[in-house]
Amino acid sequence: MSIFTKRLIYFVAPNIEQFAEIGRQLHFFGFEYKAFNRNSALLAAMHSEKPCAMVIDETGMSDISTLECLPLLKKLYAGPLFLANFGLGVDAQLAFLRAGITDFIAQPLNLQAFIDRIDLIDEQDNPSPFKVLLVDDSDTAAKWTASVLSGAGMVVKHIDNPLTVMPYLANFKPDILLLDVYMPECTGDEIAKVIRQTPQFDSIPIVFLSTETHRGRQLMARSMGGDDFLVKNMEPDELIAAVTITAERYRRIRRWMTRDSLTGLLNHTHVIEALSREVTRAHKESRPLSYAMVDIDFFKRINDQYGHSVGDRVIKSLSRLLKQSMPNPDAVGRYGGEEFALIWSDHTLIRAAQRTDELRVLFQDLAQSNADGHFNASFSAGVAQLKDGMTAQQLIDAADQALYQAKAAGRNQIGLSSNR
Ligand SMILES: Nc1nc2c(ncn2[C@@H]2O[C@H](COP(=O)(O)OP(=O)(O)OP(=O)(O)O)[C@@H](O)[C@H]2O)c(=O)[nH]1
Repeated sequence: MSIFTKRLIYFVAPNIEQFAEIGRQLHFFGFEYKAFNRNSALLAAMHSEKPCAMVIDETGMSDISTLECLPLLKKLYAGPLFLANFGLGVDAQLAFLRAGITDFIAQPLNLQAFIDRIDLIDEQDNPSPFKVLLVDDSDTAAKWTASVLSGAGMVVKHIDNPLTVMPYLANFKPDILLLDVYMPECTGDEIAKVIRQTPQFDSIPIVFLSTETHRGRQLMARSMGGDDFLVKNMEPDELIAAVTITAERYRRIRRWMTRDSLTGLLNHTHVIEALSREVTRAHKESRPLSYAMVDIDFFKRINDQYGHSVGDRVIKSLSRLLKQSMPNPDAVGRYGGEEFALIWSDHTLIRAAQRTDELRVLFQDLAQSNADGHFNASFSAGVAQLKDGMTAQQLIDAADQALYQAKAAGRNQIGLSSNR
């Protein structure tokens, strides 16, 4: 069974062979591909299975032009519709936009550019709902706040005891924390101060909810680590707007702080943090945990031969492949320049090595494009399994050692840690 989650893309052209290679390549990135050269077949397929994106050649299909087929097609399909073209004037672009084309893409299609566009549309169209952690000892007030925010599509978790907040912050990973100010166990500003002692939670905004309207008291609460102060029983629309604005802003900040800008993967610091959390969990729950260090082979040579921007694209193609394949996107990070970290939770050494090797085979088969055509790249990896008493750093060192052996043994292979 494939390890990828499939997403479907339709290609439409008089000669579907023109998209055969890109379809094959898309498969590596978790996309399923279907091609059509006749309108009837396309419309029939549209009735049974809608794609996440469509690419239509500017000339249409063998039996109909693009402008002729669009009116009916648009009744069946509302997703992104790319027009693959060799260059169009403004008039022609306007005509296609008015007929329902949503995006233009240059022919011949550049795989990386195309996937970047789909990823972007995907992110904009499907932002994950905001997660709100609500701490309030009043059940009635909490129910009202939760129902307003859930009604706006947010995921709300309510706890009534502020002293239990820490594990919820760690496990529920809220986008925003709403804290009541007056609670029997401690006040909201006291617990905010405690939360702000843990750097891991720095990027979670804390908003106080209170009937308190005294300005001095509000400012004091903010000085204790809160980010905003909302008066309880405000209008539902105002509450939704205030929570959305703050959660959105912090989501952007968090992304910037934790993600690598080239690949969107967890950066060095945060992948180590994620591994440390998994190490603690694995020890506590006696579960297996493995870690793989992946390094692109002869990467300096790729840069030297084809240029730095082609090198960057190779890095992006590998990062996307890894992101698609890991059960959890936060289980993969960019450890350094051309080095990646894979956290194989609940995997023994052998299983993690097998799965890393599946990725190695896919990556070596991936056509990397340069100005003159295509070439192939490969990676080596070292895999290690967590042993009793081992720290995250010791696990990283063991994987690094195994990677070194894989490189020394000829590259494009997986090394297993001897630390068994
Ligand atoms: N294009 C590009 N190159 C990078 C980036 N980060 C690091 N590099 C380059 O990656 C290269 C890594 O080279 P080396 O560490 O010598 O290893 P290698 O050539 O991959 O050889 P082996 O690992 O031994 O197979 C260096 O030339 C770095 O300049 C990046 O973000 N983009």
